[in-house]
Amino acid sequence: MQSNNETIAICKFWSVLRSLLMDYPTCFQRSCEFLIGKMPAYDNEGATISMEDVRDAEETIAVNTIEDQLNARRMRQMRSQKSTVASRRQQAVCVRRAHKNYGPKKNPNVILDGLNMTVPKGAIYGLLGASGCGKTTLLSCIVGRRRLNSGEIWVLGGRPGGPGSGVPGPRIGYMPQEVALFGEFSIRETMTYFGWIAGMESREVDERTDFLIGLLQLPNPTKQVKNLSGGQMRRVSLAAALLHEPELLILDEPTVGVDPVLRQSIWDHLVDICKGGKTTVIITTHYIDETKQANIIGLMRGGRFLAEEAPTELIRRYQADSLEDVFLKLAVLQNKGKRRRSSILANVVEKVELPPIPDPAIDLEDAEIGEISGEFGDNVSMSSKSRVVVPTELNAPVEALPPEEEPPNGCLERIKPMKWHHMKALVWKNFLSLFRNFGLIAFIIGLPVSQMVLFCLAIGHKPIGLPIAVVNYEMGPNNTSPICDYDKEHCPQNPETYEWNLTRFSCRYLDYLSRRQSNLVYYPTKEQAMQDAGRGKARLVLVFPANFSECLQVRVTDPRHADEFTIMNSAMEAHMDDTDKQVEWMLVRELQMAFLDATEHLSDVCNLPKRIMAFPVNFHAPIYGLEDPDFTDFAGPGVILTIIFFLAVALTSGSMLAERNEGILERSLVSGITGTEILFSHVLVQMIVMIIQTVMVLVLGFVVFGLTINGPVGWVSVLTLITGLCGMTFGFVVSCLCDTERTATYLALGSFLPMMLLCGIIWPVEGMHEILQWISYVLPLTKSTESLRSMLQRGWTLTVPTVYSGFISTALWIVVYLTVSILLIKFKKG
Ligand SMILES: Nc1ncnc2c1ncn2[C@@H]1O[C@H](COP(=O)(O)OP(=O)(O)OP(=O)(O)O)[C@@H](O)[C@H]1O
Repeated sequence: MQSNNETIAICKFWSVLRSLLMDYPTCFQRSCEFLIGKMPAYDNEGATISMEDVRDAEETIAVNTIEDQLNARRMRQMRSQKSTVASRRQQAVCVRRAHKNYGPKKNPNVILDGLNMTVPKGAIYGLLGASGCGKTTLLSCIVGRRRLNSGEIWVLGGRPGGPGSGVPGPRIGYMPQEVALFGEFSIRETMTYFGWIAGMESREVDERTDFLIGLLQLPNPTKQVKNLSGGQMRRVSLAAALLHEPELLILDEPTVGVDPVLRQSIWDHLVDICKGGKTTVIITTHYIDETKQANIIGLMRGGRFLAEEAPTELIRRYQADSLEDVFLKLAVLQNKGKRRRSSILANVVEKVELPPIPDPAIDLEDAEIGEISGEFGDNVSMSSKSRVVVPTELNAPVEALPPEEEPPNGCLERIKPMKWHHMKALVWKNFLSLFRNFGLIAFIIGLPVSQMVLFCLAIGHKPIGLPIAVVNYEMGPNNTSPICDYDKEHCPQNPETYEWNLTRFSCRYLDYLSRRQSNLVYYPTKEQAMQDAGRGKARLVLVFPANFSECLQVRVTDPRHADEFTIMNSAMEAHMDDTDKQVEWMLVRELQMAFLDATEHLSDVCNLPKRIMAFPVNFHAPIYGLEDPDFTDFAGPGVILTIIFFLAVALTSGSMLAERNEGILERSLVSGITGTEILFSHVLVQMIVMIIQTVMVLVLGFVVFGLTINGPVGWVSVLTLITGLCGMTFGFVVSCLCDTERTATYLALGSFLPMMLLCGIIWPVEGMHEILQWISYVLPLTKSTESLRSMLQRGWTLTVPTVYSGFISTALWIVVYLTVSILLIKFKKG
């Protein structure tokens, strides 16, 4: 180990060198760092004293006598302490060179800037700093919920997330800044949930709950959390962290909204549990004075610690009455001489009396380490050096180190098995939060029912009552009369001469057309009919020429004498409003079918074969489907699957996001629950919900509304269920990808519409653009819709490729979505 004198000598040398290299400060700094790296006697990362301190001390010696004193004082305070990996692992928490940024790389928001922190076992560590200085960020890095950009963290002897640290796990008790509780739960249920996660027996949970209710003056334990006041909720949150008596308690502002008497008793309890040295507490608070009971206080500013000392030492050194006083004085002195200072800060500085310390410059030598500006609204960057004073009064027993971390060898070793007590707590929690929420239940049951009813009543049926404008010049001046008589009984053919005398065939035709479309409106002239159709009053204008029947007869019976005039007048004119393709198709079909009906009747009365005048195509019974298929049967399978799929997406992403945004997910993850366990617990509970939904949708569709079902009911139900499961896993992905309900809604909607359009639900895939057909085939609902349609209408079973490919495609999507969500839960941290 090198002595302090040697250190100074070396630094003097570098000081001279630096004066030569004034223009190359970076080069100098690097050289010094190199030197520091060569000095194993000191913690060059700032745990005990940094070499920068030494360098600065040396420089000040050369400048004036005050600075000589400063250096002397510094040297007195130097205590060499080797900072090795072993010593870091001995601490409850040890942070070294922590860097954490938010925002883009080009313009990062630096939150932790080379921060060092040492929390000895058995200590109460008060983490103080202005709002927004990064306390919560630091804590969430310690509990493993955020990653540092660089630097290292040791917690209970291991790295967060690694073996030996107990983080995440029951060795840690974490109270996040948000309340992070389930509003629907009672206080006792909340405790039961967190107790079970920590592996406690229900009896133990009850005993501890009773104790904590007394300690934290909580109301009746049967009271629901959502009905508590803000302060009461925070105390329940604190109780949940204290419940399982963890080794390391991390409390983010536990005393907010707590009255001074109760605050004192919370602190007394913390002091009490730390006495044996088994428990360590890290606590953040805005009430500076309450941290006087802490063993160490870390004052954070600009991403580093200004001081990391025992509160008594701070008060003594700055000859202050209270810690608040210390920090105010520190703030004032540290801001003196700063180039960038806000006018508000300047005002405050001028009004505050400087402490009556013999030589502020000496006592506040560490004023150079930074500037306190946050209280005054500045956000000035600073460079700081930290000093760690390990309190001597702590009586934590020196424990054997936890085993060295060994990285898992194979992939299988990385997979953590699900724990029974975790699953018990999660499934119970999911059930309770679902069934306690009446609105949610109404939504879960009401929505699929109403969607199915609406679909079956509204979609796919033949439009009836469409207005058809008829102009029948064959009727002469009486053509506006709906009474258009024709001889229904007799054949218009002479039985002896076989000569035809076809009259008023238009009336025969209109009779059969009106049986299909009843809303025939008669007009005297074509112009009037067209005018009304132009105003949207008719979808079709039908005009019969004055000699329609006569010309038709010539055309059919004596085509050799049929001239252009005859041909023209043997056909009715049809003018259609083609804005609606479905309606146009349907009306064309109705016109043709009415003609067939009329000619069949004519054949009938003339004792001719019925189909003598029909199209020369014999339509036999369909191979599959109905003789007169409707769109409901075509769209039904796709609609059923879409309802089940997207309800599952909404339900899952909604509940997961609510859990995450309320901080409950983070808290559960810190207590050791894995992403896989969370996902599977949701799957279990929501499977039950989905079974209910599937049964309701299928019963409504097939039993109540009589949709066609020719296939195996069992496989139909299984496919519907696994499609719901697929939706659920997609919901997991949505909730992992999105930070807010709003973005989740956008993502869900953004995926709903393309799926509806491309999955062959409303239009056959074969009718799409070639590229879209390829896209369509890989979407999760295309193959399953085809499969369900084939089972329902064709009655195919699982042996047919079209059917089983639907099952395979859905299963693959489930695996993809699950994997993506597990990876996102694991790796998507701040
Ligand atoms: N996810 C995030 N993305 C971007 N910036 C963030 C994020 N979380 C925190 N910040 C920013 O980081 C800074 C530190 O936030 P943090 O919550 O750690 O402060 P804090 O010291 O705990 O404040 P308070 O005492 O008010 O709780 C703040 O400026 C905040 O805006």
